[in-house]
Amino acid sequence: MRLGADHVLVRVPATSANLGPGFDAMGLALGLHDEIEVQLVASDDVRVEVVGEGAGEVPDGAEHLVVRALQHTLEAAGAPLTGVHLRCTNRIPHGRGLGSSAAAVVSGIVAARGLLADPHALDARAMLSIATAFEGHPDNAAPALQGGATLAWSGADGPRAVSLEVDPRIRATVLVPEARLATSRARGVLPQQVPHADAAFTAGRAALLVEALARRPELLLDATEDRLHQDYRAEVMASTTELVRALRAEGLAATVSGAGPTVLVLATAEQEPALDALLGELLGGGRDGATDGGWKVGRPAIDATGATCRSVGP
Ligand SMILES: Nc1ncnc2c1ncn2[C@@H]1O[C@H](COP(=O)(O)OP(=O)(O)O)[C@@H](O)[C@H]1O
Ligand SMILES: N[C@@H](CCOP(=O)(O)O)C(=O)O
Repeated sequence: MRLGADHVLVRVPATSANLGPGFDAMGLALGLHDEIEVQLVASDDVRVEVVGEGAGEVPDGAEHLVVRALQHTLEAAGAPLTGVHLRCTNRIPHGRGLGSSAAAVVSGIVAARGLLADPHALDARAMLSIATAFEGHPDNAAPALQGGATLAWSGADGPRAVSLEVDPRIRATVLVPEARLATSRARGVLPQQVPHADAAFTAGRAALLVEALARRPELLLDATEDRLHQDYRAEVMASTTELVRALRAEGLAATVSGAGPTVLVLATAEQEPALDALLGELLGGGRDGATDGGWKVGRPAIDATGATCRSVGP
């Protein structure tokens, strides 16, 4: 496959995976975005400039996650490999359970697609498949690619995803702590097996969540209950677990966002004054959305679009 462009801009949303019972399956795209600018160069030079989250921490060459995903995708599409100059403007915090690694992988894949002479050669399923191979699970990659709420699974033909309806009354609030937790660590504390009763309980709640998201927000508290991962993870995220339990005890649908330690609350506008008052008590007030315990409270819109790519120049 020939290359058709040499300079693209890509924007990818943060994502909150699991939503309680949808472990490794459900996810929601949020209005907080990373942006990358990719310029192919004639030499084999690979250069990465990072502004914002991860600056000074992530690799600045071929090992950078975006570059790896980009080059892997070009190779998979049979396109020639060249050097690349990458500029990242990162807003998604790393290691907080808001899908930063999935956003990086998806931005590389979407950029590669935008550089191909025929981008349609790489369809949505092919992109999800590559992203899932990098991530190990499709629940962040699906909403990062297509926006909104998604349900993803791996079938005989590879990873697939469908969009879920979200009632416009439902809004997301994220409570982001200062401390990071690698997803690999939070996966490492999960058991190999769970009791059948817990699996049955969680399967029922995940099914209920589809209905609660679509048109019955009053069911969100019950529908976001989970017995597959959150309790097991309490040992590596004590404050998160405490916060989730305190919010749920007051009737608010709080869950661990992804593998944590961010907390996601799904609430209607009517519930927000009570939520905000409770957060004031639980976290203490602070300037610029920061609270006494270092938690930042955000209320991003639900991103309905997913990853976008546009070509720059002639
Ligand atoms: N934009 C990015 N560019 C390069 N690497 C990234 C980027 N975002 C995340 N990563 C890598 O992924 C790690 C975080 O991934 P992970 O532990 O899965 O947490 P998260 O919940 O944020 O996805 C970072 O420490 C970094 O190594
Ligand atoms: N299903 C995964 C989701 C990980 O999401 P992240 O945003 O923390 O990378 C899990 O729970 O491990």
